[in-house]
Amino acid sequence: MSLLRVSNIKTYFYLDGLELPAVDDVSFTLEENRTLAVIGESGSGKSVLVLSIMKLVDYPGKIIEGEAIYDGNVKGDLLMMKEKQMQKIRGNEIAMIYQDPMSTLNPLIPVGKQIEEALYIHKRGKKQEIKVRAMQLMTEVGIPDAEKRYYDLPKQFSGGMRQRIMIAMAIACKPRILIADEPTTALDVTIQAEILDLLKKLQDENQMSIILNTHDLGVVEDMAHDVCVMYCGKIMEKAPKEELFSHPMNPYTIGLIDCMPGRGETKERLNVIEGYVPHPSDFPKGCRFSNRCPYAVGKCYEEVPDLVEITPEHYVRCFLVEEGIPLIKK
Ligand SMILES: Nc1ncnc2c1ncn2[C@@H]1O[C@H](COP(=O)(O)OP(=O)(O)OP(=O)(O)O)[C@@H](O)[C@H]1O
Repeated sequence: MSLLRVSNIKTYFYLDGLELPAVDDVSFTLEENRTLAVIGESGSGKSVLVLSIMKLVDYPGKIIEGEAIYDGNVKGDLLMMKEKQMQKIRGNEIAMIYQDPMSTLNPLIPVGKQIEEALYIHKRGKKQEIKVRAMQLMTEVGIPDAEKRYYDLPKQFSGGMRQRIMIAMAIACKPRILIADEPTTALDVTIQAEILDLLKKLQDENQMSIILNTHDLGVVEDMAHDVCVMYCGKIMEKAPKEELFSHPMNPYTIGLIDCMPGRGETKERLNVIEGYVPHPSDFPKGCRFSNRCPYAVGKCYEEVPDLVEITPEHYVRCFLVEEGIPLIKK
């Protein structure tokens, strides 16, 4: 059953008299105990999308349309909830971890106390019990010597260990959904792998669903069950992971996969997608990828293609794919 069904979310920013569509008509479903990866270059709208689901978009941003139905009709539409209701959901049922643990951890408070705090906010309990649980959580996320390290400050931990502490805080109340926004981007590769393994272990143990934002297809390959490829606020392609990697169809996805080490045509050096993600004030008129797309034809520059189901469960936004026209580089 779908745990979260997001339909047609639009989150726009209003700046200098401009309307900037950071997330533009995004829909997806998150299934129970599965990981949905949202992949795209920096600026494609991944963070604004998950902040929208958590109702944490601040002025000058505004969610102008959409639904995020959590737990079928049991809990209802997150986007319609009052702030008080959302406070009960955040942390308790849907928790979030970020790229930079230091943005969440208080540098002046021992980490054990901060985990206790996460437990106190949502679950009442005896002081000693909460302390024991906080230590258990430290051990669960792989912090050795929890009893001793409990009193250490965040600065006494490495980046990877700080991320483990953040994860301990996030899973403290056994959330049903964990949103991980670029959780390993700031870490070096070996530590990255350890954190991803930890997330997989916790998913198995706690039956969590995960939304994982990343710009790294290697991380997607390792972690995801389902994938949404995002570009300029829109989903360009959506499919189960194996299908996406074996039959990528949208030129943007093909470009991203070509850039992965060990893939693509050029073996001597890594491929790149020419150009950069445009700012929302400067999106091209037709398909948002048209000005970087090596296959674009006339219509691509004029009209925005729809996201169309090409094969079962495999959705693609591209006129050429939709019309069965072979992709031939210009
Ligand atoms: N507070 C804000 N005010 C104005 N524009 C914003 C704000 N936050 C985000 N945006 C814009 O929304 C768009 C999407 O940004 P977002 O941070 O979601 O991208 P992203 O894919 O998560 O990239 P990154 O990984 O770099 O965070 C960008 O064009 C960004 O400039």
